[in-house]
Amino acid sequence: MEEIGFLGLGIMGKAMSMNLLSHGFKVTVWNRTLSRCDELVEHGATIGETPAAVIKKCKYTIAMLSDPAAALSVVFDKDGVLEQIGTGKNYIDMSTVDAETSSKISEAITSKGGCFLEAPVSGSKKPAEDGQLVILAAGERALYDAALPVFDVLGKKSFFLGQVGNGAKMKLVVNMTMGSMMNAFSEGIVLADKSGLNPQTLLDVLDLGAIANPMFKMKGPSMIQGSYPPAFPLKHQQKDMRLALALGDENSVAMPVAAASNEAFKKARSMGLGDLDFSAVHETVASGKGSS
Ligand SMILES: NC(=O)C1=CN([C@@H]2O[C@H](COP(=O)(O)OP(=O)(O)OC[C@H]3O[C@@H](n4cnc5c(N)ncnc54)[C@H](OP(=O)(O)O)[C@@H]3O)[C@@H](O)[C@H]2O)C=CC1
Ligand SMILES: O=CCCC(=O)O
Repeated sequence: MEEIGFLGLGIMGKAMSMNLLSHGFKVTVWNRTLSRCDELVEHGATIGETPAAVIKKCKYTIAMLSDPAAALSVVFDKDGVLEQIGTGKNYIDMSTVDAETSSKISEAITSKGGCFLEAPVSGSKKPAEDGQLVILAAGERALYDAALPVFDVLGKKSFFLGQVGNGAKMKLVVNMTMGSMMNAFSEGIVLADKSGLNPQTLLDVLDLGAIANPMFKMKGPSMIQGSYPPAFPLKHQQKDMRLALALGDENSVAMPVAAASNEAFKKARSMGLGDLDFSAVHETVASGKGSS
């Protein structure tokens, strides 16, 4: 595949573009805060001064941006993607957004002759560094097929889910489930502690039973220490809960567990924890400052 453009060098975008560079791809990067490009340049990337400049240079451009507002801004605003998109240009948005946002972007790009694929991912900072993401793609099938060599570097498995919106929806369902699990886990750790049990022993017990999972195993020890180095920022998890609840509204699906979890993430944001890892929702229980 030719040179890849990459828009958005946050926790995920940096790890993913670094991974592409180390696998021999030529990469042109852009980030709103341009200084965040420096480390990538040290590893061989080229800078594009604007999203439009990246699209102009590259046949394939990937975006990994924080939320719907960011994803829309990078496409529609001045110096944005739309200014240079057209026939022969391909845009792959891997940000976690809702189906409506993704569809708006898709329509704008395809109406100018470009190709669009949404491809949000499951997996966090470490899987992004290790090329172990799970890719949830939907949109233009031919672009999916062309992008597989890139997806094979970034991920351990790619799914093609059909029409635009299906990737976004699948991602929101996954993260809604994950966010609810994180809240139940936090309550379990605090309940064990306050009941006079050793929380570390709880982790050992959980790890041997039917609900053993990599998230509990990886996050549990640092949660017990009250340490939440950001891999998946809590503000993004709350955004995903909010978007998943809206999807539930659209489909008349009652989600009381997700709704309560969203309140806990909102509480955590109000406590100033939004930039920490989403496991910091534990503090809303541990500190006794729950959502009531
Ligand atoms: N971290 C994780 O574990 C995972 C995250 N995701 C999803 O991936 C996406 C990125 O996440 P992550 O890397 O963690 O997030 P970060 O907060 O680390 O990075 C966000 C990126 O979006 C950019 N950005 C934010 N607002 C704007 C804007 N208005 N215009 C242009 N650029 C903007 C930021 O630029 P700047 O540097 O200038 O602020 C930065 O490059 C999110 O949608 C998230 O939900 C998906 C799977 C896992
Ligand atoms: O969107 C973030 C997902 C984080 C993860 O899958 O561990």
